[in-house]
Amino acid sequence: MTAALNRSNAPFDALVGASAPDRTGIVHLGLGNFHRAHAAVYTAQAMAAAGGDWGIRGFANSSDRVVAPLRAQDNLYSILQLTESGAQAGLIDVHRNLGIASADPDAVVSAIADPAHRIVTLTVSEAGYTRDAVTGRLAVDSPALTAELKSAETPRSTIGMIARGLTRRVESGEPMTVLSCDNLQSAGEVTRAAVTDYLDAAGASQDVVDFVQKSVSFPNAMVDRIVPKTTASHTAAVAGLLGVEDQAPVPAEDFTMWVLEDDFAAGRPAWDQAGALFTDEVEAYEMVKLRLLNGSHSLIAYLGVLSGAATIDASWSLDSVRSAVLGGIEHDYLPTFTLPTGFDATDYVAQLDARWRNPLIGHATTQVGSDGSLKLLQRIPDAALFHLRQGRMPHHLALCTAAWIACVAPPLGFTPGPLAADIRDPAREALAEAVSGAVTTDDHVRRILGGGFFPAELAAEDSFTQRVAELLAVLTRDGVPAATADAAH
Ligand SMILES: NC(=O)c1ccc[n+]([C@@H]2O[C@H](COP(=O)([O-])OP(=O)(O)OC[C@H]3O[C@@H](n4cnc5c(N)ncnc54)[C@H](O)[C@@H]3O)[C@@H](O)[C@H]2O)c1
Ligand SMILES: O=P(O)(O)OC[C@@H](O)[C@@H](O)[C@H](O)[C@H](O)CO
Repeated sequence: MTAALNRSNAPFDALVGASAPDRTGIVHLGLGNFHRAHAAVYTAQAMAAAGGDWGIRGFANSSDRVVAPLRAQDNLYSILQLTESGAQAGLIDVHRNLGIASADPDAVVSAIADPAHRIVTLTVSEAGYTRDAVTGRLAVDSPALTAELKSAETPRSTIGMIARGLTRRVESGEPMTVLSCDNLQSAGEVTRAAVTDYLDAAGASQDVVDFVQKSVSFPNAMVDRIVPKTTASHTAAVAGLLGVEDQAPVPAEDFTMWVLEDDFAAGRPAWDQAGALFTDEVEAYEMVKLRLLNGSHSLIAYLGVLSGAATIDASWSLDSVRSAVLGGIEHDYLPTFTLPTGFDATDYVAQLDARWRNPLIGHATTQVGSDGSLKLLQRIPDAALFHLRQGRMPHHLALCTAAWIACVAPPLGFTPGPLAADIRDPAREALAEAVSGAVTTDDHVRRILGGGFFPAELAAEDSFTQRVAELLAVLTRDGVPAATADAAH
């Protein structure tokens, strides 16, 4: 039987980068798979290149799914890189003193206040920013926030914990950086606005507001690496490659990219020496990534679910899906923004093709399709409005919206198939309530687009609502190939 991974039997010859010292310099919130395959790897490599006290004090949000095995494994885990030519495994050793935020929120607040920590990184998903879908600002009136804002209790929300941690940090006055590593447009600005809204709603003192404004930086960043959920086959592959049983390995593609603004109030690891790109053109890179990759990913996911394709590579292999996605990239996404200097979009799309084709990744369409009510806000409205305001219809953005509706809020009489039931979406109940009693597809779509699930500016574009309704009717009556053919015209 293979021995359980721990520090005494760990295969340190497979170490990626360097082990962290016990002193931690980074607090990380959201200890899911992505952070462990992305920022953690860059940090290990940066420490190998240039040293530094950049151990990571990590907090999972609410589950012990990652924390329990990592504690048992002396904070070690492996990364399983999946390429078409085979798999390689490496060992990561940068996390220290892990915790679970919901079980001990005060520990998070104290860690952020601790002057030894200079950066807070976040991968808490779009849901973790507790934003209002219509305004994009902090949803201060939402049930998740009202209770904690009214009381002086330790907060439960991510933004609340950051705001309270920074409030306590005023005592030392030490500067800090809050770095969002989530798939959000202008992620740094979004995080700053959410923290500022929270402080405002909590009645923070002017000293605190001034401290956050002057001494805390919120750089924008674009993050990219396809990191699916861990399965038993990943655990078995690691056992075969490293000779130890890792209960929390992270599978990932070999492609990785991180583009950041170099605005770190209290220093940073030498992430540049680990391959991260520091530039003033982050916004353009975010556009490329969030629209061409993530926007297309949503379309591949929903059309895949409706076609019975369980994984991204299976969906991408369908001609109808492929043509819709490539049409969307060419007609609906590429014209909406300026590419970064010297960026070759054709090469990028060819790379996307290879990444989505990779059969070893097994990225579930239901995972990519989850939380669409939050993710689509990053991927559809701005690009759609760009076209609509110039009198053009973004047919593939309408198709993506229709496919999402067909999966998570299907019209009466349509059953989207077994995979759709596994798509998690926090708005499912509210969507069902909104469409209850709708008699026509047009009415159904109108109740969603005009029901506060999308920004008011998009809801005001009647032609878009009509086009979504038409495509939803074709999708539910004639299927995916007919709808993608319709969207192509
Ligand atoms: N997996 C990828 O391929 C990938 C690639 C680029 C960026 N990202 C970004 O990283 C995020 C996390 O991806 P992952 O693969 O680690 O997913 P995951 O499911 O493994 O982890 C999600 C993390 O978000 C936390 N979370 C979810 N809802 C929250 C809430 N309301 N408040 C606070 N925390 C909450 C979870 O507890 C968990 O730690 C994504 O949502 C995305 O923004 C992921
Ligand atoms: O991570 P999400 O949930 O925002 O979106 C799902 C995927 O599109 C996403 O995880 C991509 O795999 C990733 O953004 C690639 O870098």
